Amino acid sequence: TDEARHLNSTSVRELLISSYQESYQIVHEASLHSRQRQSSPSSSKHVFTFPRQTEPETLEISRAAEVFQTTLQVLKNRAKQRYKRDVMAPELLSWEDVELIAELSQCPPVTHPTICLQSHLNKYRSISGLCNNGENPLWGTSNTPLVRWLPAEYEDGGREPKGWNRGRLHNGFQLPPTEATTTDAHSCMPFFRSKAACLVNFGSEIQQALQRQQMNAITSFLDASGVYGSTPRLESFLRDLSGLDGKLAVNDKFRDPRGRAYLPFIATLPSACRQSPHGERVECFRAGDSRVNEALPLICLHTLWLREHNRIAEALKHINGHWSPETIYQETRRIIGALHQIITMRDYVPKIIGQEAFEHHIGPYQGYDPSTDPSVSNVFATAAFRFGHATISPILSRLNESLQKHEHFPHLRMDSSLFSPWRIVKEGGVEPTLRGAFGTAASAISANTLLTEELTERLLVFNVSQYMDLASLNLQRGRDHALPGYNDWRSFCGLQRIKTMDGFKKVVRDYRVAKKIARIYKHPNNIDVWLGGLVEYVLPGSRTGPLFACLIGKQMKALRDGDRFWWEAEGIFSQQQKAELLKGSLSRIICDNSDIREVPPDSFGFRIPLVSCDHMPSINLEAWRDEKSQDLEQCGTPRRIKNGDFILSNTYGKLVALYSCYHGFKLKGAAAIVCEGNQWSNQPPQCTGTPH
Ligand code: HEM
Ligand SMILES: [Ca+2]
Repeated sequence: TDEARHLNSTSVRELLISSYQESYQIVHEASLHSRQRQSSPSSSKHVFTFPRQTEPETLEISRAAEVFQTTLQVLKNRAKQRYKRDVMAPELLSWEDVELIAELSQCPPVTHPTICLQSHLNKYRSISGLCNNGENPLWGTSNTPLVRWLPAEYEDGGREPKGWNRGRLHNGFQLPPTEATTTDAHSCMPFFRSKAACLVNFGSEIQQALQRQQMNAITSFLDASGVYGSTPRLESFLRDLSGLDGKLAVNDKFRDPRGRAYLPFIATLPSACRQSPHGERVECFRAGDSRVNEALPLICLHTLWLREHNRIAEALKHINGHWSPETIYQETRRIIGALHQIITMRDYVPKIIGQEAFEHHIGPYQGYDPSTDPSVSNVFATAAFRFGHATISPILSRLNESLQKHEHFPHLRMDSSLFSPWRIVKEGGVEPTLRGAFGTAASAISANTLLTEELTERLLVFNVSQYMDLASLNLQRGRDHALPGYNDWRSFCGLQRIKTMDGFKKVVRDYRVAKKIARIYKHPNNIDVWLGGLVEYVLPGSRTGPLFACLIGKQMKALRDGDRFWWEAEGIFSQQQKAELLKGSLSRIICDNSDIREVPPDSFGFRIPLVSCDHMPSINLEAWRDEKSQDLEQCGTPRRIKNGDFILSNTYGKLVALYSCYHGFKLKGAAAIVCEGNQWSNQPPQCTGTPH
């Protein structure tokens, strides 16, 4: 260690810069290769790419992070050559060096809290989540790392997945392979590592700051980012900026038989989605979340939310004729966000983790807590919330108005329903699938077959032209992300560690499963956390065992308490508006935006008699009638501007119009004008430039 410490700083800098140059070259070539691979046609018969479109922001940051990580690796290799022994990066580098590598790699600079003083970030949520927390502007924002609740356990301390070195023993045993061994050695499954994230936390230990982290491309908050997107760029694609009514853009080629809207298409060549065997082309749908086309029920939900936004926007425009399109859009977005939160927290989460665990881990709301980091944790995304994969039924049922098998559109094997937006457009709209979803139970997690074979034998993902196994992907993903083992997470949750494999049998639903796992893993500490959590006894009235209930509960509490714009937080809605919002439900949204006239009173309950939509409570938007109209009578509606818009806000008792430009345009002039003495203080600003 001494030579390394005594290295004078200039030679470290030289080493560092030349390592950076080499790593830049490596990453550049690797990305060229992967682009070539993606554009060359595959010979297989299942040729369609997984339409998880990655946003340019995400790509830029992950590329920077890749250069950062590779620089550390090159540096380590060179130091090893020089000193003839393993030198760990933290031994060589100071914080200044780390900052220099981050800067050279083009990781985004540190975000300073002063940017949050801009007032337009305070009336409504920003689209990326930026400045939700004024002290920690990046908490919960898109394109930042999944946070760690326990430190990562990479095989080399920094980047190698667990199990990477076959000879390496963990608690005395090799980790078992994540893929079922087959006799056919070519048939091994391809696996792509998750995109890396740039470090943001200069407050942590240097060792931790240098570790590979994984990126969350979407906002952590329950903010309806699935409807509006998580970046300004995507948001501007999704909005209908040509209309003057604050709506979202809809499909301009197809509508359902009653004239209801579909999501807009996203045209990619070759099409990333399946095509109907006959008839016109149907492209993939575009929504705020790139996974929209994956399964038919998911497309239906996205479609319902699109229609609900436009329905509410229309009603608000009617009630507040003086509102600008921007105000209509933002107020509607706020209502849709609140409905997401209510439906998730009131109707869904208690059924997933059980009422008791809900009270224990989440409890009643006690106001916004700025010290809570709302970011999604790595273990939540990579293990706990993937419990859902065990609730997927192999058959997608489609039902008619009497909730019987549909005459024209039969049930589908899951395999033939993935990435098939044409089945919505050409096969009866959203109704048959929605009825199938609430008229059929989610698969019970069965002890011996955790996941349906449709997911383990016939899954199509990314642009891989062979069937994949979702269970293997989940296990390998956990190792890719270096999640600690099952026992460490049990300790984290205050549950007893499993000492013996006999002890394991006590927490597992089925002793045969416990025996199998024991045989394969040989040591309880080694059990991958997704698997361990999935096989635990399910708590009464829930769909998860104690470990996942804890991890999901903690995450949900953080998402609620750490969200400045949480619907119940002070100053977000009036008492009257809150009372109205509580009348909202997924069933009501189905009533208002589809042909379905009978719904379960609770969409997440099963085997309950349906009720007529006439009996489902609905939100009265009169509670949003705006008193500011009086002020407006004095000054008149502020002037609209080209390529931008304004929102009205009441600041210190004055009516203010806050202008902003659409993505890609620059604001020229004062962003805010104030209504004073019967007139507006200034001329509105202009939006200049041309967007790329
Ligand atoms: C037809 C149904 C579904 C299919 C085909 C599916 C498929 C997938 C695939 C291919 C991945 C990426 C796996 C990887 O490479 O790591 C994934 C990730 C994930 N899935 Fe599913 N899934 C389905 C339903 C669900 C449900 C119902 C839930 C939860 C209730 C869920 C939760 C998750 C989560 C949390 C992730 C990780 C997301 C991330 O961090 O990027 N999935 N799923
Ligand atoms: Ca979100």
